[in-house]
Amino acid sequence: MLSALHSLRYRFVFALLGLLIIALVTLVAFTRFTLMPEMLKDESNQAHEALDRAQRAIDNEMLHLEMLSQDWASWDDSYQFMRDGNQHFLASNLGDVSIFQDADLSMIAFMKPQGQLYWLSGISPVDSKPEGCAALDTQCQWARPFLETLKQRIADDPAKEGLTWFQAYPQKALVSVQPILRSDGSGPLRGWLAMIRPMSAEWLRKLHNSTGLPIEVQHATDQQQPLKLERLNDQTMRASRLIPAAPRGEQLSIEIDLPRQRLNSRIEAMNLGLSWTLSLMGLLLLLVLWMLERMVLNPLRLFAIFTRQVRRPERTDVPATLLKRRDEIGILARQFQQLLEFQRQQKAELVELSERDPLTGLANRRRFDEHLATSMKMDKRREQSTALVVIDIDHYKAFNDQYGHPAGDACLQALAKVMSAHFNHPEQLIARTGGEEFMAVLPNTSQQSAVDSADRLRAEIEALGIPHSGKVVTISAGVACSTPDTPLSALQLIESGDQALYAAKDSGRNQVIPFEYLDMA
Ligand SMILES: Nc1nc2c(ncn2[C@@H]2O[C@H](COP(=O)(O)OP(=O)(O)OP(=O)(O)O)[C@@H](O)[C@H]2O)c(=O)[nH]1
Repeated sequence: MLSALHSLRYRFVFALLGLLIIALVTLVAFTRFTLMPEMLKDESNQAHEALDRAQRAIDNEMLHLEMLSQDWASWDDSYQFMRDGNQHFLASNLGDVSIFQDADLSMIAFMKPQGQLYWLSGISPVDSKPEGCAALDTQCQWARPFLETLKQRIADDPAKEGLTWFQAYPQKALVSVQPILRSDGSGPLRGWLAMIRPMSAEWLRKLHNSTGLPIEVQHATDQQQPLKLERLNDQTMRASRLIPAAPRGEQLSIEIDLPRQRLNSRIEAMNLGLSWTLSLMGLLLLLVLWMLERMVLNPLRLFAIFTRQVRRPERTDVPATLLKRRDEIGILARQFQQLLEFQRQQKAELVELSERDPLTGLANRRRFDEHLATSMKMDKRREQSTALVVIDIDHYKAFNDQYGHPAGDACLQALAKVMSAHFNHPEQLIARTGGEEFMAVLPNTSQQSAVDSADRLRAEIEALGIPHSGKVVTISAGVACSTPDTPLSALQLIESGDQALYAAKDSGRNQVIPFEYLDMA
């Protein structure tokens, strides 16, 4: 388990997972601490813009009311009405309910310079019918609170230039009071004209139509902040702004419920982006792991299996799929293959060295023993004879003594060359087994054939004519044979060959004697 965790696959998985987690945390942190505050800020800007638009629409209403009331107050007919109470003025200008409906007014009041009522026309909140009164009798009692407020405001207007304001009590309304003068602005001040435009549902509906905003006007509470944004739920937010109103100290709150659609769609887009990013990163992780598995781990595994199997480098090659690759693994595989080949070559050279006689280039005793054993086994299997020829140079010590050791070496080399050429069948082997002793293994050969062959060799060497003490260098040879009828061990075969050689020496040298003959003798 522990070694599996150390494998490249798991290390890569952990590294990539680590990267994925870091990327995820970074993304979430970026979203949480950078994107989200930006989007909330944008949402609050959106709310402020809506409030500004609503405020501008209400200010326009104020301006319109002020201009309308100024028009009426500077109208000569109004001036005359205040001077002589012309009933015709009332009948033609204030007798119809449409004057109130068209201008969104609930009341038009004419007041004396000190604020006392002169005439009042309006729509009764009790039965929504137009009323007209010169005094606050029972019919126009509903207007009393308004008139008291108006009286107070007139007293508060020292410049006598007219005022327009928001009214919180007794009703939420826009109010404008203007001095009644001649149309050229000349006096004396005849009185005051007041117009009241209630902030009714109908008026708010008109505002909604013109601005596209669902504006509400409420009485403000004592603790309410001048500017407030409440996120009511995921779908709606409420923006509110306070405006000062009469009576003194009162405040009205302009409120707009706005959809949070923009933020929601941004959050949706952001979540979609996040999930896409995560999915892509996950896919990327799988792709990288797949590529790693295919491009690195599988070849490495193949390599590892191969290196475990390299018991006999002379016979095994690096898999061709690895050798063909052009990447680093291919380079490694080719270098490994080169190393194998170098090792094979070195081993071959070592084997050569360990099996060859360095002076003559013939096989040595070790190689001879191996070959003899293999040949005897093979001949036994195919029920054939294995012959052995044991060869020794005659009076070689004397040759050395007379011509010197280097000449002795040269003599050995010359004889070896002849022997090598003589025993040239692929199954035959001639080896230097001692100082000036040689042995030839002749598989699938009868004793007589071996004797004949050895004798031909003897003649070839004699024919070389290497001078030696007035004569030439000669050899003696003993021949032994292991046959299917009289099988011998390798040792017995060699001993038999040796005995035959001694016999050849004893019999005067430069001759070949078979062991069989010795037996018979
Ligand atoms: N030059 C040379 N001489 C060698 C080498 N190996 C063995 N000898 C010599 O071979 C000689 C062998 O002599 P002996 O075993 O006495 O035999 P011989 O003189 O050939 O006498 P016979 O075999 O009875 O004819 C010794 O003098 C060794 O020094 C070699 O590699 N080079």
